[in-house]
Amino acid sequence: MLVRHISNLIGRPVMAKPRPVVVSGPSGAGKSTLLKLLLEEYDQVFGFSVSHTTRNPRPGEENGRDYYFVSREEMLHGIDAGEFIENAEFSGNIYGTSKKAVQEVQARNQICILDIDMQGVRNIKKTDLCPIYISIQPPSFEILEQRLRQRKTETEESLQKRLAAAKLDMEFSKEPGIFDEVLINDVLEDTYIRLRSVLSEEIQRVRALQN
Ligand SMILES: Nc1ncnc2c1ncn2[C@@H]1O[C@H](COP(=O)(O)OP(=O)(O)OP(=O)(O)O)[C@@H](O)[C@H]1O
Ligand SMILES: Nc1nc2c(ncn2[C@@H]2O[C@H](COP(=O)(O)O)[C@@H](O)[C@H]2O)c(=O)[nH]1
Repeated sequence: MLVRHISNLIGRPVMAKPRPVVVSGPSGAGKSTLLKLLLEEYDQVFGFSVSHTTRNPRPGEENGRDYYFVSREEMLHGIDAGEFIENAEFSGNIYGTSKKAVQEVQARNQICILDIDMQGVRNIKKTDLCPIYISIQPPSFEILEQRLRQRKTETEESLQKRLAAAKLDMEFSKEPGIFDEVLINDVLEDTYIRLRSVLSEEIQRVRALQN
C-alpha cells in the first residue's frame, strides 16, 4: 500500500530492494562451490557480500574479492566502531559482515549473498535485513570430513576445530524455523539446480527491477 502510494507520488513504480540471501552450513559442505556457480551464471543478479576475516589467505584467494584479510587489531577496531552487522569467532579467527559490504551490493539493486556461519545466522536474525535463509549440508559427517581433507586447506588442528563446529551446525540446521531451505549437497549439479530453483522467484523479480 505504502509502496503504491509513493509510486503514485513520483509517477513511476517503486519496488522494494531485493531480499538478501544468507547461505550457511558447515565448513566443507560446498557453500563456496555452489555460490561460485550461481555468481557465474547470474553475475548481474547476485552480488557477494565480501566479509572481513583475520585468517590468512589461501592460495588463489584475493583480498577484496574473497575476503578483506585484516589483522585481529584492525578487525576489533572496526567492530568497536560499529562497522559490522554481525561478527563471529570461528575456528580461531574472527569473521564479520560489514555494513558497507552489504550496502555496496544493494546499491547495485542486486541480491546480496552472505556466506556466514551459524553464529552469524543467529545474529542476522536479530537485525532487520530479512534475508532468505538457506543451509547447505553434507550427505554425512564422514563425507564432510573427506571433502575438507581433500580440499587440503587445513592443518590437522584447524580441521579438527572445523569438524567440531560442523557437528553443532548439522544439529542447528534441524532446528525448526531457522532456515527456509536445507539443501543436502550430494551430487553437486543436482544441488545447484535445487538452489537455483529456490531462488528463481527472487531472480525474476530482480531482473524485472533491472530492466
Ligand atoms: N557435491 C560435491 N561433491 C563432491 N565434492 C564437493 C561437492 N561440493 C563441494 N565439493 C568439494 O568439497 C570441498 C569443500 O567445498 P567448499 O570449499 O565449497 O565448502 P564450503 O562450505 O564453502 O567450506 P568453508 O565454509 O570452509 O568455506 C571442495 O574441495 C569442493 O570442491
Ligand atoms: N559469521 C560469519 N561467518 C563467516 C563470515 N564469512 C565467512 N564465514 C564463515 O566462516 C566459516 C569459515 O570460512 P573459511 O573461508 O575460513 O573456510 C564458514 O562457515 C563461513 O560461512 C562472516 O562474515 N560472518
